[in-house]
Amino acid sequence: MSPQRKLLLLGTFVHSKTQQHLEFLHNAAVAVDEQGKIAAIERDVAEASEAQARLLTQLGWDEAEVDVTVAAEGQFFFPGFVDTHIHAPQYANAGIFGKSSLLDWLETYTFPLESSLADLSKARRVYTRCVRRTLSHGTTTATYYATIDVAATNLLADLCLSMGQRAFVGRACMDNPDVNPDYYRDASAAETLRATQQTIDHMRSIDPGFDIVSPILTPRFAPSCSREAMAGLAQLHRETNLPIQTHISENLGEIQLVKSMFPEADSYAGVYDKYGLLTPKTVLAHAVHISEEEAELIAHRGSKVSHCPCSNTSLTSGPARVRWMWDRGIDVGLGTDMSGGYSPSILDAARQAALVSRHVAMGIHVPEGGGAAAVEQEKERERVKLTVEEALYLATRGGARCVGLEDKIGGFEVGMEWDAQLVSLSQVSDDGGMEEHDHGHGLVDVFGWESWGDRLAKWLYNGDDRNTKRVWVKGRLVHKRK
Ligand SMILES: O=c1[nH]c(=O)c2nc[nH]c2[nH]1
Ligand SMILES: [Zn+2]
Repeated sequence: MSPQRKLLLLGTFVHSKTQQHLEFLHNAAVAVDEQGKIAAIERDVAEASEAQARLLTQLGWDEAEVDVTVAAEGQFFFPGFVDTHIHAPQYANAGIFGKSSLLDWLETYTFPLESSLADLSKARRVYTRCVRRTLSHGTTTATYYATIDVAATNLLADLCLSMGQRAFVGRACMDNPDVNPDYYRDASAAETLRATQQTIDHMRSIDPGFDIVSPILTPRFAPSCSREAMAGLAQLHRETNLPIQTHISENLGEIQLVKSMFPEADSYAGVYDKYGLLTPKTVLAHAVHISEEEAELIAHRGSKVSHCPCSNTSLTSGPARVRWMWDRGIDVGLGTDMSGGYSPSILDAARQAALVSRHVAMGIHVPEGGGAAAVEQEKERERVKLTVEEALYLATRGGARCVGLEDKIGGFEVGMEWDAQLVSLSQVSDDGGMEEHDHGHGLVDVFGWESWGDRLAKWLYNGDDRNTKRVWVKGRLVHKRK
């Protein structure tokens, strides 16, 4: 990789200060060093040129060694998105799910596609487009499931590294002959562990510090794994401290299956806990139907939840309760769960998280006839709805916490890495007319009188990849929209 140049970014910066608050830095400047780290931030200067001069002097940098990017009127820098749960091989099936739900969807659509990606030329096509597409939507970090195939999993890691997307890449582990099809499963628990080790060794060889690409231990979900495989992966976690990802409590049929397969455990979360997989470095996708006791256990173990609203609707799994999980102390991030979810966009996932929270609200019964109980329930309906600020927090800092990168990414602070996107919203002309070039600027029309908070709301609800003009990971420009 060619050595990186220093960067200077000038203009408006927006990021989550807390779960409830976005911070707007106007007339600001951010300096990024050759390692992709934020070296200094200057805010509230009168002019971009003044900010530039001040920062260069402060850091002792020469103008000639710095690339300058200016966010023009109507543009702003925003942290890159974190997708905490996405299946790269399933990209080829995005949108194809018919009326299926989880277990028949796996059998009908998913296992056949995934197994076919043992063909490396096919895997290269699908993975290349998946990484390119998600980068173009501002996803700077993706937590990927690959397939059981070692060579294809390693290829996905190679592609993430070469295209510059920060990624956790997990070889899907599935050795249970009673649940997985004969044509697509590991021969034994020993094979599961051996193949997983091969992918870890490969990723260590291409990125020794796991700076951009890291392995993640990936028992597909409890039904797909033997007890030996789960316990073995947990042992590997204890030896390596590598992160873990799996699915939990997505669908009622799946929960019944887990109950019948693992009578030794009290619950679905209890299965993972029994076999050592509930750790502070575990990301659990879905958690739609978890019980009070399971939530308490997950919070106690410090495991995280990837909320996948698009998938939960598409596969009719159910509405997961983000506020309820937050109330119980569980960290939550967002996952596209493509192709359970049809969209590769985390902005879309954030929007759908906001909408699903309103469905959760509508499911709260308000007794007729008023009274104190009705007032309380009305308040609860309001409270569970996610705000714009909260949805965008989930997409950035929430996701970063979920994958253990909260000190590196998700916001703009000195010492953090420059994983960011330049967002541009369409400025409506004085006569309101729509010219040919306006079509390329997306759906978000800004008239000029909106507050910055309202602009962010417009972006959340109507934005798409046309608004994402540039994307950086660790200071490297990894996507530029023409
Ligand atoms: O949404 C999901 N996608 C999958 O690929 C999968 N495998 C097990 N459980 C799953 N859930
Ligand atoms: Zn999934």
